[in-house]
Amino acid sequence: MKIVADNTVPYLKGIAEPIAEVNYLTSKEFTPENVKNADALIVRSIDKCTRELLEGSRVKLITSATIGFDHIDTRYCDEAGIAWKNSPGCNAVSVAQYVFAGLLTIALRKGEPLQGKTIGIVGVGHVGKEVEKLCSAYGMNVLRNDPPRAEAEGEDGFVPLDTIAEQADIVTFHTPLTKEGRFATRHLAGEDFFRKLQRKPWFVNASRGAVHNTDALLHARKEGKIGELILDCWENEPDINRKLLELATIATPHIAGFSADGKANGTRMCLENIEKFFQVKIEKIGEVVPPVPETPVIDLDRFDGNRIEQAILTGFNPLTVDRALREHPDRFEWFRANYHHPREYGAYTIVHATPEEAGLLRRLGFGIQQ
Ligand SMILES: NC(=O)c1ccc[n+]([C@@H]2O[C@H](COP(=O)([O-])OP(=O)(O)OC[C@H]3O[C@@H](n4cnc5c(N)ncnc54)[C@H](O)[C@@H]3O)[C@@H](O)[C@H]2O)c1
Ligand SMILES: O=C(O)[C@H](O)[C@H](O)COP(=O)(O)O
Repeated sequence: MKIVADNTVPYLKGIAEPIAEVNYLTSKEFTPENVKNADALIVRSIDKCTRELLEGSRVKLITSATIGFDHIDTRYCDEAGIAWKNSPGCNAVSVAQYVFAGLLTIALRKGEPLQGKTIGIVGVGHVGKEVEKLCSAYGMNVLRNDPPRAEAEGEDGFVPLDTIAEQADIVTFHTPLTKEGRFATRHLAGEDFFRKLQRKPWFVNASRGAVHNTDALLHARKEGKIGELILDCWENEPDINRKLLELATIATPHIAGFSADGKANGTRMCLENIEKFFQVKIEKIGEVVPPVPETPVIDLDRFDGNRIEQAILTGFNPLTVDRALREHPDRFEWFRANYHHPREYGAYTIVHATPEEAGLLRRLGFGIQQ
């Protein structure tokens, strides 16, 4: 079997080699010539799987180490009989921890506790549910908007987007990017949405850039319709809007899902898809694990104040990435390819926590030493 894999998919090299010839390519090297003899492709969101790339090839399976699959022309693949798979939920916890870290960073800077604030979550799937878990555990109120789910499961527990626009102190988007259909999300955060905002909410987009309309977002920010702005996803990546970068409170180069745990999950899911599709056994899958953190123990006694928040920001602090992107916005993709993947909360053990601190940190996902 021949596999063509993006050479920046972590923890992959050497794992599938016992059962396949694996050719590792940069995103630019994903050309019709280079993929035509492959049975399977292992891709990331930057590898556009279009008709132009695939037509005339013998590719039978495309498996993406990502949650999103808007980089795959699924309609063409379905027509051409090419199976395609994404990696549902692989980095959902990572994105939720990114959002939470961003909110905490701003809250600490402003001296405005998050407890008691209302967050509106637009899109309550794998990621949105994890955001809800963290925010509820921390004492925030949650409003959930998800019309496709509301239609399938009943309205209970869901609110219209207008209610979020009116009542939320923070709005965070976690929908897929869809351009067609009744629930299309392209430019969902557009002029109409921003006009309806009542409480100067903080605005977060860590879903896909085109879920917001850049001009409308710029306008809303300049007009003071939104209080703070956290952006991980941008229209037209990697060539991002420099004015928006300037106006963002926290700006990162699409790395919300880049925990080591999320990356390992994505790689493992791709290999499992290959096993299932081609009916083969990849013995080394168990070796796809994230590395142990450099300092897996977090001692709360080393912090002077805000002990819980400092513990949370130990593994990942968005300001480091934010600073780097502002200095070199032209290196958006370079930062992504050379990123130091942080571990998620579950990889850390907290020591010297009071019973109350231990309870909260455990609910957020940390290990606790009694
Ligand atoms: N920034 C990152 O690094 C990163 C990482 C992972 C995922 N993502 C993106 O985050 C998004 C969410 O991922 P997920 O795993 O939660 O997806 P998911 O499919 O599990 O959930 C998406 C939810 O959005 C809902 N939805 C669809 N259309 C909607 C609409 N018009 N209004 C409100 N809700 C709507 C769906 O019903 C679903 O429940 C995707 O766009 C994904 O590509 C980004
Ligand atoms: O959809 C996803 O899973 C995320 O957006 C993911 O983090 C994209 O990462 P990439 O494919 O660029 O590695």
